[in-house]
Amino acid sequence: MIPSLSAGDIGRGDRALEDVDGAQRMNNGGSAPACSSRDAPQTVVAWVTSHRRRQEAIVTTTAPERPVIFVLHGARGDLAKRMVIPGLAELSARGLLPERWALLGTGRAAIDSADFAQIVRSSLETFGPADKAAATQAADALTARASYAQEVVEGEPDGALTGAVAALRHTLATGDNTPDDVLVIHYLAVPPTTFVSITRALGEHGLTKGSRVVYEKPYGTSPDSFRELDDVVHGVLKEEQVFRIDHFLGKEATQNLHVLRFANELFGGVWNREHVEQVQIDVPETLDITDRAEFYDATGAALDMLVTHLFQVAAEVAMEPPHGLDADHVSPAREAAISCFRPLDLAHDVVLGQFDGYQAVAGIADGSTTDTFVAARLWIDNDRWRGVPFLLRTGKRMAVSAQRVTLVLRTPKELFGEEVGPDRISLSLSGDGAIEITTTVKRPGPDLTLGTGTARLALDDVAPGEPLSPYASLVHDVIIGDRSLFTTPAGLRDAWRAFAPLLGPDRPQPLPYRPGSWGPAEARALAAPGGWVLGD
Ligand SMILES: NC(=O)C1=CN([C@@H]2O[C@H](COP(=O)(O)OP(=O)(O)OC[C@H]3O[C@@H](n4cnc5c(N)ncnc54)[C@H](OP(=O)(O)O)[C@@H]3O)[C@@H](O)[C@H]2O)C=CC1
Ligand SMILES: O=C1O[C@H](COP(=O)(O)O)[C@@H](O)[C@H](O)[C@H]1O
Repeated sequence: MIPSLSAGDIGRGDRALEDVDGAQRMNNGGSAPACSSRDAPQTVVAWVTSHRRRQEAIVTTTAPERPVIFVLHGARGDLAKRMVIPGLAELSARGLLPERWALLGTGRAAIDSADFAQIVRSSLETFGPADKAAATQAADALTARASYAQEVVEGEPDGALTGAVAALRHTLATGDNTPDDVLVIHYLAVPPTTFVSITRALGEHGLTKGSRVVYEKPYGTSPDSFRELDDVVHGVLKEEQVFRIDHFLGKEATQNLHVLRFANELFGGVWNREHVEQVQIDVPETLDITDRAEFYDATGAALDMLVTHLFQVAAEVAMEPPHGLDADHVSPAREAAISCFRPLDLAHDVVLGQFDGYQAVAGIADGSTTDTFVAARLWIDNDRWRGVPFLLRTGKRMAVSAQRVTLVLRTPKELFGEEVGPDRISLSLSGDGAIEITTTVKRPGPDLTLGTGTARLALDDVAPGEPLSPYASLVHDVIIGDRSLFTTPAGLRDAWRAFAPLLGPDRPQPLPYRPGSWGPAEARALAAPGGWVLGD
């Protein structure tokens, strides 16, 4: 059966041709004006070439040669145990650490190296390799190199940490390396409120010399504290020494956003407002906050996840093709997208929530108004995305745990008199990542009726290759000095500008929601007409 075309279809066909042309122009950077002069478009071909070069570099990666002292600040904390220590163990098992390296735990607590070794061991038993023997092997490998020294404090005399770093520099520097050649990486796995004082202390005690410093997120907690922190940081460190981490940028699937789009015209061609109706970046979590109640109550979902991970992923989706894959090109392209984020419109585009029972959790202040849920409609004011809502949602104690980026594509709505189903490109960011394409197809059988099908590619099925967890991947980048997946002051300044309304007097009251639900019902309207793809 060959359907006849109606006048409307012909009109759509013509527009579709224009769309392809328009999309190509956008992909080639021809018609997507910048919100800032940092926009850095390039051609798909140039991008593919530079991507191939980076892939070759990764495939041939051997252990870095320069000796490393990895100073883990907040070594007893949640992040250290759940992510950073397992990430180091992964790099060690994969042979991606230098032959000569040491792990130096630090913090306020007066514990000794044996206590710290026990922390490392129990971290790997719980969060390390699933295989017990592999976990023991990883713990043996790390504890053999681990020691602990108490943190230096601003305004106080040199502490144990200064001496421990100096001693390790000498121990690790043999052969061609002098003590000064040893790279010291300070990883600040501590609450963001402590970044300023620890940075000052590192400067005062001479610990910034020849070092790289990794700052966890959020980098600042408001536009003002961001500026203050950045001034303090630049007072003691050069920008190339600073690595502001956002581990969502290190996820395999997030990195695949580049490849999927810039290396494949099938996707690159539709990556614009002509073809995309909505973008959804949805990170519901079943997770509770009981283990980190104090930190969480002072932070909340919007600061913990929205201005950080969800904004960065939105920028990854939205950015123009960069000229190359190095930090000098990727970061400016990502930042140019952030510079086009419109400040959040609290009256129409933001819903905050707090799960029932939150205030009864030990460590949560009575009458706390901290948000455990946030849904926001973000607008990106440039030619590529004007009019396309970026729907961002995340929360604790929700119905499911998922991390999904979905481009909801425009469809003709009706074909052969039948309703056309959804058309979506989506990436699952959790675990090793996956790409899913949902599209309208012919339903099998004698009649020409329409159905919906989904094709799924698990990224760890792509051979040859073995995925790296985000923390392992980003720590490796710090060691080799690759800053392309780290945030920069310019991008963060614009992120804070767009987020600032949520810190002002008009911040909405969090609405109650039932644990195990999809958050307050009021968040549904943000995703109209189609609703949230993952649920409710
Ligand atoms: N936990 C997670 O899942 C994730 C956390 N992050 C980020 O990592 C950082 C750390 O988070 P998390 O580990 O959960 O936090 P924790 O509350 O577990 O704190 C980590 C460590 O910081 C030290 N610390 C706490 N308060 C102070 C202080 N006032 N001065 C100096 N040191 C202090 C403590 O060590 P000691 O008592 O030994 O000094 C503590 O163990 C935060 O910036 C967070 O946003 C990022 C991604 C995920
Ligand atoms: O940074 C954070 O991220 C985790 C979620 O990330 P995942 O990739 O480790 O699942 C979130 O639970 C936490 O609240 C936040 O601080």
